Formats: sequence, structure tokens, C-alpha cells
Amino acid sequence: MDMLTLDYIKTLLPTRPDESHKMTFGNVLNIAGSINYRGAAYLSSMAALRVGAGYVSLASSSCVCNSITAQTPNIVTIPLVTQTALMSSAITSTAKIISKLDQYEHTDPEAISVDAVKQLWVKLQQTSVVSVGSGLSLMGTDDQPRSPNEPQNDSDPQVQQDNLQLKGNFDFFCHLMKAIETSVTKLILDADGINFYAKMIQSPNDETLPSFKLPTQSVLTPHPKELSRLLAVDVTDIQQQREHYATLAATKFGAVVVLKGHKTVITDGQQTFINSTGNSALAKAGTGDVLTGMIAGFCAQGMAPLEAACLSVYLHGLAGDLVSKQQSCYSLLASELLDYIPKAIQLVLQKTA
Ligand SMILES: NC(=O)C1=CN([C@@H]2O[C@H](COP(=O)(O)OP(=O)(O)OC[C@H]3O[C@@H](n4cnc5c(N)ncnc54)[C@H](OP(=O)(O)O)[C@@H]3O)[C@@H](O)[C@H]2O)[C@@H](O)CC1
Ligand SMILES: Nc1ncnc2c1ncn2[C@@H]1O[C@H](COP(=O)(O)OP(=O)(O)O)[C@@H](O)[C@H]1O
Repeated sequence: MDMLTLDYIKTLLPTRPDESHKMTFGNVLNIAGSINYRGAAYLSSMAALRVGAGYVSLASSSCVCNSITAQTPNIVTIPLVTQTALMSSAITSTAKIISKLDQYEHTDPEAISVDAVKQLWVKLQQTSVVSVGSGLSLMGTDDQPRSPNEPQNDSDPQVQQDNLQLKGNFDFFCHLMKAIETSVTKLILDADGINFYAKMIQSPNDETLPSFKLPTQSVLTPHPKELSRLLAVDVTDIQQQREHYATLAATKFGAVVVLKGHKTVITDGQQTFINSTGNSALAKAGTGDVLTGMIAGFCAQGMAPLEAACLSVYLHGLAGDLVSKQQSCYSLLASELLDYIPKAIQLVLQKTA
């Protein structure tokens, strides 16, 4: 186990040759965001650009893409066909409307259609790295009231697993992961992408859950609760032995694992690093989406997943430390963290000189 040091981080920053163009610095396809989590799509895409990726495309539903385009001109958007768009084009009579509405009653109106995978097919072949999951809603919690006679212990990881219900973009995600399995080498899997993978791993005999393999160079970015779902281990145990469980997951899933939180653990199962930067300012909704985008952005520049994860986690924490110095650790917004990434990179570069 090694602490991440500035000396080591200095050696990781990718070079920026003068003889270059945007594609020299990689192409990220970010599949992120959903009707309630548009901000996650913005934060992750912008973070990939902020660390130097040459080209970032956001693939999501039209409502997400429209919101992002209204906020920034920097992200190329790929609006994906939604289930409701297909549904309305298929509806021709009132009777059909009623039967279809019944069928889609519990569906997110902006849920992406499985046909969108065909839309993405060529792009998947051309892209150097794909990030999936930030704000892409696949799961909900089963909030059904329970009978008082049937108490359940919610801290039991198995109960947490059972309480996760598939919804929203689930069908699209399953087809997408099958396509990624055969066409993508570098994948960053975040948030509900991890929750789905956990459900798949924990329920190998469930035929309603199509299985997929992670690409050879994958990064999983769980927070402790997500890792607890992946390993079916209580979150308290995870927090007591963070390095142990992160390493176990990396070995089990053949991926780099970034176990987020104070002293983030980064491991490929053989080498393990502990982050030395960051503070409670980062405990704010959306900062994890920024981290996912940073890892994707560095991977796109040709970095190996372990190194890209170490560099991203360190800079993300350093950006949080710079914020804290200027404005305390109370007030950071995840969107402001994006503005501190250049300052963190500059600090590392200055130390290099
Ligand atoms: N602006 C946007 O668009 C934003 C979009 N976002 C997107 O929203 C999606 C869902 O994100 P989310 O925040 O709703 O769910 P999630 O983080 O799984 O928390 C659920 C529960 O897990 C637990 N838990 C969490 N962290 C923990 C920890 N470190 N250690 C231990 N436990 C921890 C905690 O449970 P508790 O401990 O309270 O029982 C918590 O209540 C996701 O796609 C994301 O990308 C967000 O990034 C926000 C900004
Ligand atoms: N107390 C803390 N100290 C250092 N880093 C923290 C702290 N709390 C959260 N972070 C960092 O902030 C990010 C939070 O990510 P995550 O839990 O996925 O939140 P979200 O889903 O809202 O983006 C992670 O990179 C995590 O390491």
C-alpha cells in the first residue's frame, strides 16, 4: 500500500505535444444523466474536458441533452431515442393509446429505448473510452411500506440488494453493456451502473438480469454503500477494512476499483494507493460525477486505468483543498469544483518545474 504523493503524481500528468489536434487527446463518450439527474451529465462531461480530453460527447435523452446545451457550448450531444418517442410514433388510435399508456404507466417518460444502442454503434467503435452511469437512473429503492409483523434489517446487504428495483433506463443499459462488451476497451462504470452490476453478480441465476463482462480495462468508482452491494458485505465492515475490500473487489471483478470517501483507495488488486488530498468540502452532491469525468478524460489521453484513477483522485482532492483554503469547507458546489481542476493541475505543473 502506498500513499499518493505529489512526486509520484508529477510523473503521471500526460504530455501535451505542440504537434497535436483534438483527437490526439482522446475522445470520451459519456452515457449519463436522466430526467432527475441532468446535473450529473453536465458535471461528468465537463470534468473530462477540464482534464484535457480533446472531444467529449454526451449521449442521453433529448431532455438531458437540451439542458446541457443550454448550459454550455462545449459538449457535443447525442440525443438518444426514448421509449415515449417510439411509443407515440406507434400509436394510431385511442384504443392503442389507452393500452400503451397502461403498459408505460410506471415508466420514466424520458427512459431511453433499446433502439438507441443502434444509434451509438458506430460511435462505440470510434471512441477511446466510454463512461457510463453518472445520473443514469436504472434503479429505485422499493419504498413499499412493510408490515410491522415483518421487520427487516436494512443494514443487511442482502436486504439492500433486494430493495433495489430495476426501472427507467434498465433495458437500454442491458443492451448497451452487451455492445460495450464487444467494442470498448476502456470503461468507467459509476453509480447505478455499479448498482446494476452488483445485482447481476449477486443474482447469477436470475434470468431477468442479462449478464455482461466488463471490458479488459475497466474502472469501477463505488462509494462504500455501492461497494457493499457489489460484495454483499455490510457497509460498516467495508469502512473498517477499506483497503482489504477494495482489493478484493478489484481482484474479483478484474477491474481498477476506486473506493471513494476520506482517504480514497485506488487498486487494481495488486498495487494499492491511498489518497492524501481532499476534505469534507467534497462531501457534496455531484462531486463523484466530477471524479468519474476526470478519470474518463485521463484514460482518453492514453493513460492506463490505474494511473488515470490515481491522478484523478489526487487532483480532485487537491481541487477540494484549494477550495477549502479560499472559502472554507462548507460552501463548495460540485460545479465550482470544475473551476478548481485547472488550478490543481497548475499546482502540480509548477512543482514539476
Ligand atoms: N446534480 C445531479 O444531477 C446529481 C446526480 N447524482 C446522481 O444521482 C444518482 C443517485 O445518487 P444519490 O446521491 O441519490 O444516491 P447515492 O449516492 O447512491 O446515495 C444513496 C444512499 O447511499 C448511501 N451512501 C451514499 N454515499 C455513501 C458513503 N460515502 N458511505 C456510506 N453510504 C453512502 C446513503 O445511504 P444512508 O447511509 O443514508 O442509508 C445514501 O442515502 C447517481 O446516478 C448520481 O450520479 C448525484 O451525484 C447527486 C447530484
Ligand atoms: N469527507 C471527505 N473527504 C474527502 N473526500 C470526500 C469526502 N466526502 C466525499 N468525498 C469525495 O467526494 C466524492 C463523492 O462522490 P459520491 O459519493 O459518488 O457523490 P455523488 O454521487 O453525489 O457525486 C468522492 O470522490 C469522495 O471521495
